[in-house]
Amino acid sequence: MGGEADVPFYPRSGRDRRREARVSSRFDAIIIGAGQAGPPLAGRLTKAGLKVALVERKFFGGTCVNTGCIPTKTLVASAYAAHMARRAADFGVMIGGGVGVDMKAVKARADAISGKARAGVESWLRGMANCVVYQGHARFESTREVRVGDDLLEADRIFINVGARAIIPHMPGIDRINYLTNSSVLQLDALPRRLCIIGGSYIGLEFAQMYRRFGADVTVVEMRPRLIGREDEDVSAAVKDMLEKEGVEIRLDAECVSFRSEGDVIGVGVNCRSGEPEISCSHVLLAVGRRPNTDDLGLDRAGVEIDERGHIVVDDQLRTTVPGVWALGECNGKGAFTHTAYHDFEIAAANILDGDPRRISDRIEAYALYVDPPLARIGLTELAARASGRRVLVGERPMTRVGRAVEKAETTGFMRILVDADSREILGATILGTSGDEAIHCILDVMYAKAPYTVLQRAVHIHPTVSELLPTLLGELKPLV
Ligand SMILES: Cc1cc2nc3c(=O)[nH]c(=O)nc-3n(C[C@H](O)[C@H](O)[C@H](O)COP(=O)(O)OP(=O)(O)OC[C@H]3O[C@@H](n4cnc5c(N)ncnc54)[C@H](O)[C@@H]3O)c2cc1C
Ligand SMILES: NC(=O)c1ccc[n+]([C@@H]2O[C@H](COP(=O)([O-])OP(=O)(O)OC[C@H]3O[C@@H](n4cnc5c(N)ncnc54)[C@H](O)[C@@H]3O)[C@@H](O)[C@H]2O)c1
Repeated sequence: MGGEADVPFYPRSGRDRRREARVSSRFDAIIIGAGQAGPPLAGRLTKAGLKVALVERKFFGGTCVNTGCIPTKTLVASAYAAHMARRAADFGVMIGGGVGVDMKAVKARADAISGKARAGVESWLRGMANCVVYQGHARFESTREVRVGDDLLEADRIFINVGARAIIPHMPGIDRINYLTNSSVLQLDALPRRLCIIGGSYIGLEFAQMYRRFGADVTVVEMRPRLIGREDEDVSAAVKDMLEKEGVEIRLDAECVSFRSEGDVIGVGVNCRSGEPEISCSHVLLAVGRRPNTDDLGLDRAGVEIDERGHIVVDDQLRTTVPGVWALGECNGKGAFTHTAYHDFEIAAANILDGDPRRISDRIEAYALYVDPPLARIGLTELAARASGRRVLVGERPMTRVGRAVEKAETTGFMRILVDADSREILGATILGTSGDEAIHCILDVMYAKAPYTVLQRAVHIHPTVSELLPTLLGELKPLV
């Protein structure tokens, strides 16, 4: 068990190494990392006639494909199926006997979907004309040189897309237990008796609900006074309530977590203000944040500056402090999502190949937390809107008053839209509710268009959808007090 760094690199044969030792190659561009930005950038650069070296040390497709979005959302789908099967009688559907979950089959499904995506990225890159794929760990030797094993690659343009990995915090006793991370938890093919998750944010909450639905006892331990601390307080409270109703135990204010191992039982000391001081569990999942993979890249040899959290310092167009070197995706600290990494690819390609000065600051913050129902968020929170000093209008509606949600018997959550009273532009929105991750894009696109909210208010949406209530919501705006 342990972090992503523990996964072995692909082995290379001795003959490969001897052959590679003789070759030191010059390219037009080097891309380090085959995550969400590197491969499509290789596609654009090679199509433009550039000779590209792409270096990947582990799995093609990076975090999203192998240990992030794709396997987790596949598991979330299995957990949803189990949940709906248990609720079948609510819909008049009778299932004989109890609902069982075959964890081996659940894992096999996630492995197959993730494996297909990984193989797709790898075969695309290997078949790409003008692209040479190197498998191994890349390290800068100078501003223009990157070493991969015995190979020394040179180029005037170097793109860093190395992503991030799970933080393993210094907690008392952590070195004496077998903990899981987002990578190793995916290897489980049996249900943990009791899973204790440290960290109550994206990774922690998705796994918490999923494993609860698979049938495990689950406790989430969060050091802050509330879950998902970046969100508005009522959003945190609604998500907590929804998880607790499904039987997830939540322990907040856990300022000093410690571990103790006794046979196959792990005691997690939680030092919370209320509740038992120790939780006894079979498995511990660490979900306390991610750190960029920049500590073993030789960035000092290239003179590329990093910040205090290890993120590579970039300007609005992804240029690092060294001319000819760019940093894309999670390693630059400007976004920790697949869509932001892909957007970085688009920015780099537009600037370098199209003469189009696209920028990170064009991006509107947008993401979803895949608990069920999902939490979709764009732009400002209510707290941030208040703090902005603008005159703000707000429209809100519980999902109990959304026809589609009622018909589906999925009425948890609410929708909220914030509007600037003077410019009439939409400032932000939250949809915690069924299909919220899709419906929120109506609002996001109006924000990108910089159109007044009345454009959306007057649009005629399809009935019966969650989106059809967005114009209604905008017709009921009130001052934010
Ligand atoms: C459990 C989990 C669930 C997630 N779910 C979502 C979601 O639903 N939606 C969403 O938008 N985001 C989600 N994310 C976040 C998303 O996966 C990442 O933000 C995204 O994959 C980052 O892409 P990237 O291209 O920056 O880096 P990565 O995808 O991490 O790719 C970096 C690549 O670089 C390679 N590499 C690193 N160092 C070197 C080196 N020195 N030499 C050679 N190769 C190197 C790595 O092996 C890796 O393949 C999730 C993350 C996790 C952990
Ligand atoms: N749906 C998605 O888009 C999705 C899903 C999963 C992950 N991700 C990405 O992965 C990143 C990392 O997610 P994450 O949930 O690991 O990190 P996070 O930074 O979002 O949250 C970490 C949580 O752990 C808590 N924590 C930190 N140290 C702790 C300690 N010692 N004891 C108890 N609690 C502690 C923090 O207060 C915080 O709530 C996210 O920023 C996100 O971008 C995205």
